[in-house]
Amino acid sequence: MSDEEEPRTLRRHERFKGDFPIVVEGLVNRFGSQTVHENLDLKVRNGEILGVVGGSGTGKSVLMRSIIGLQRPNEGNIDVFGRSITEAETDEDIRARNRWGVLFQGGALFSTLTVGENVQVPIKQFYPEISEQLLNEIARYKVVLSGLPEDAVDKYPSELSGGMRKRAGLARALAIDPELLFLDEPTAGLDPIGADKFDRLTRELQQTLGLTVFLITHDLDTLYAICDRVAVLADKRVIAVGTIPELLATDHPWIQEYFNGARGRAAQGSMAKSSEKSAARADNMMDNAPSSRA
Ligand SMILES: Nc1ncnc2c1ncn2[C@@H]1O[C@H](COP(=O)(O)OP(=O)(O)OP(=O)(O)O)[C@@H](O)[C@H]1O
Repeated sequence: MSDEEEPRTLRRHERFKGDFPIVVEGLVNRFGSQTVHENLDLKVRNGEILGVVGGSGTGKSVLMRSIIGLQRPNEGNIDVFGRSITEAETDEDIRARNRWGVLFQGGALFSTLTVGENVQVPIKQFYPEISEQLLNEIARYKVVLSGLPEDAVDKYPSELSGGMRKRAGLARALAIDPELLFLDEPTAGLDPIGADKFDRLTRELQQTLGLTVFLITHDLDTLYAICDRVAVLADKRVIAVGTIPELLATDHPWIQEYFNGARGRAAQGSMAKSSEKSAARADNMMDNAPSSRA
């Protein structure tokens, strides 16, 4: 089929050039008598890390599952890379045409496969013709890219720590060079140092690989450290999207409680301290830098 016949279809290796790789409009999700989403709208900007927050059970994971086609909504439309997911034909079609990576809560690795084999699963699905040798090389590269030692390739998930399993899940999410990365509570269960390292890795990968990241989290430090904007889910919809200062300027009680409660203030404080330290380090470097006029 030629491009003229179907202009909105991205070719398999073409990068998305629009402003919003994800557009959700009028989303409704119900389970029996429970309405989780009612007229939910959200636009994710190209190249941003969007933090998604909300109380437990507000439907963050259901929203992510709807965007990646694992949950058929009752109403509304979701465009990914400019094409409707909700009107898509089959799950197979959705998977075949979209380059995204997903890190589910808990990693969701296949326990009977090694880390390398786990990473190979989406590569084989997306590129069925790929040679065994290239498959092994790509898997090894993704494992190292995710900050794991190379020998982790041959280990089983049960042989890894919780933090390493997250990285293995990330390696699998990066397997097919996605443009969109979905992370569902990536730092949950990690110690503060591990969480901090994972945040930095996420930021580094997003910047170097040009990713758009949809990041569900309860971790205030993550929001302050790496998110460009934050979307807040409450009352069955997205009640606000913006930078943290923009959100703080709203008077919604949940937002005020969340960011200005004891934990929110502690996260703000530690962020301010680390910015001061970075500024001091930068000043120091400038003081010690050889003068270009010498
Ligand atoms: N397959 C399903 N069948 C029935 N109810 C479901 C299903 N999936 C989710 N729900 C319900 O939808 C609501 C939203 O769930 P979801 O997992 O999206 O919440 P969440 O915001 O991600 O919560 P948490 O922060 O605790 O992970 C919950 O009440 C949940 O019980």
